[in-house]
Amino acid sequence: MPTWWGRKSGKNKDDHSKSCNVDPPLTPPSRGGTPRCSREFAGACSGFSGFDSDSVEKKGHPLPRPSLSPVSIHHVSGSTSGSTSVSSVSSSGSAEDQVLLVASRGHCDVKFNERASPKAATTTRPLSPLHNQLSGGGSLESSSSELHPLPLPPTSPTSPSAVHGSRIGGGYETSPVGFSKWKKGKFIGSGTFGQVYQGFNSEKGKMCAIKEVKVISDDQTSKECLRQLNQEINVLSQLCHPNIVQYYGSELSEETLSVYLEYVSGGSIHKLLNEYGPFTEPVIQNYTRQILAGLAYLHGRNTVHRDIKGANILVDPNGEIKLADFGMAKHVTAYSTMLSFQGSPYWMAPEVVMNKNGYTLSVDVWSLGCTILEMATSKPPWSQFEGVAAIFKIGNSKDIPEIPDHLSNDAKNFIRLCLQRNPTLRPTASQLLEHPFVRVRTTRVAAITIMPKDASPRSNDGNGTLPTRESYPWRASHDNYPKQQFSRAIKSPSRENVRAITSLPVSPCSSPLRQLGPAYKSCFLSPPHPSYTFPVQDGGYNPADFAASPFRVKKDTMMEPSSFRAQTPNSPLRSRLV
Ligand SMILES: Nc1ncnc2c1ncn2[C@@H]1O[C@H](COP(=O)(O)OP(=O)(O)OP(=O)(O)O)[C@@H](O)[C@H]1O
Repeated sequence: MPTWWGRKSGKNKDDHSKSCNVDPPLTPPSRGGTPRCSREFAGACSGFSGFDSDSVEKKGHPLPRPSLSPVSIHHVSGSTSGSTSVSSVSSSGSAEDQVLLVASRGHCDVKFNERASPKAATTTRPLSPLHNQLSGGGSLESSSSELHPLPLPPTSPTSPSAVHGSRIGGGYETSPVGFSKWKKGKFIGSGTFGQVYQGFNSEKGKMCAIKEVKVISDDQTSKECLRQLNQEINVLSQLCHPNIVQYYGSELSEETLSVYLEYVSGGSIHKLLNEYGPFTEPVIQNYTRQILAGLAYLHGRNTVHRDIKGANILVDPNGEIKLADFGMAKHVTAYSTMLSFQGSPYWMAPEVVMNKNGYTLSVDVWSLGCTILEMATSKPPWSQFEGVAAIFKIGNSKDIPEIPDHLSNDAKNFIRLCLQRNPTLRPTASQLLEHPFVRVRTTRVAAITIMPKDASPRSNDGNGTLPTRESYPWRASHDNYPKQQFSRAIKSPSRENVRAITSLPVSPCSSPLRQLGPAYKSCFLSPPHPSYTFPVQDGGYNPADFAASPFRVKKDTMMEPSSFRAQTPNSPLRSRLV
């Protein structure tokens, strides 16, 4: 058994530097409780904890409830991200039974029904969607009446967690001091369920991202927009991790529901891929490690993201990854699985597409595999297939997406582990953190960029080619360094490591090179790079060991492919079905 396989990666769970003040992990309801049917699966529920109304935190932030019709709600909308999101839900059985396309994308307008209408609200209220007035009797999500006022901006210039200081019991203090301090700035982009703007606090000089949904229309799309944003609030308000976008608070005004989030200025992985093309393997490793850290934390709280893809993963200027867009996220209990058909098709796990036996946290691991392929190729997996064909391929074939040849064996192995069709065979996020592809051992000095004249670095390019002097153009200037400085390089001489160093955004002054010679001493020291690590791989991973994994004892529970009936809208894949 490979060493990483059975080991629990405690170090990543809750292993984060932010000072977080969030509620304890969510606990599943007691077994004795009546299993609730999802609103969407009222007819097909068995031991299945409902989608939103109860499985997500009870202390949630209910929205004003528009009247709900008992029919299926399917929302189709496009996305600026060039990706597709699909969710289909049904109130009367399998999502395969009904597909009703009722909406168009983007602009989400929701009008309260009579009962919930905030008539008295003539001015913007510093209140959350939890406000009694709006949730009473018509709450979409729960009957909680916890206030959730507009947050104060962070007080520290560097840590959004400072805003937690204003939290009280998982909510926020009701003092109006911080209200309306955030000023809405320029438009950042549109998602399926709302618009995102920059926010600025002129008193503190801090920025945030403001996600907005209009609350003035009365169609199912708008209700779904509100539901998704509320879902995002419910989940995000419970989380605090450096690799998850930080929630600051939310506010309901007469016209809009606004969610205040940590601002991540680099944009999404999807955007970076569009602008700069595919990432090199060291960057993929670095990003994957951070995505895994976020997922391990999330899954440790029994919460599944359900829409992991490049467009939903943000990158800050230092290369730090932030999982975002928790509109589809859901708390899963130990006794339930999900049946709704949600996610973005190309990144969607087969069991989600099949939508029959339910699925759990491992759908995110599949989507991570797809996201790695996306990072390596700039395209989503299965992109050679159009819409329905792609979904059919995911659900009905035995294939996995094509894995590019240029990736290292570790990378290929990692991707194959994620993309196992049988979800029970997929490693967990925590387990994957121990995989050689992403495992990090921080070495002192990590002189891995310096090759001694006579060192013969192992090639990691798959064809045994040894790097030449030309591979390391900077080497000549280091030829005179003392031998002992190079000795460590022999231990970790992979070519990838070299690329890792050279491709990461590290200033010459914070580079390990500066410790090695006077040539670098003329620089002022820059602060250490927050996400700068020195990946050193064992290279000793034996895929054969994996065959002994305890995860293999479980029988594949996937249904016969023939039982799959493709049910997709006549819409391009840049859409989301609800
Ligand atoms: N916290 C944030 N900081 C900076 N930009 C953000 C933040 N959250 C979202 N964005 C950007 O705002 C735009 C809209 O994001 P949103 O999450 O609403 O939709 P999306 O992920 O692009 O699409 P979809 O909702 O279909 O998945 C995207 O360009 C996204 O990168």
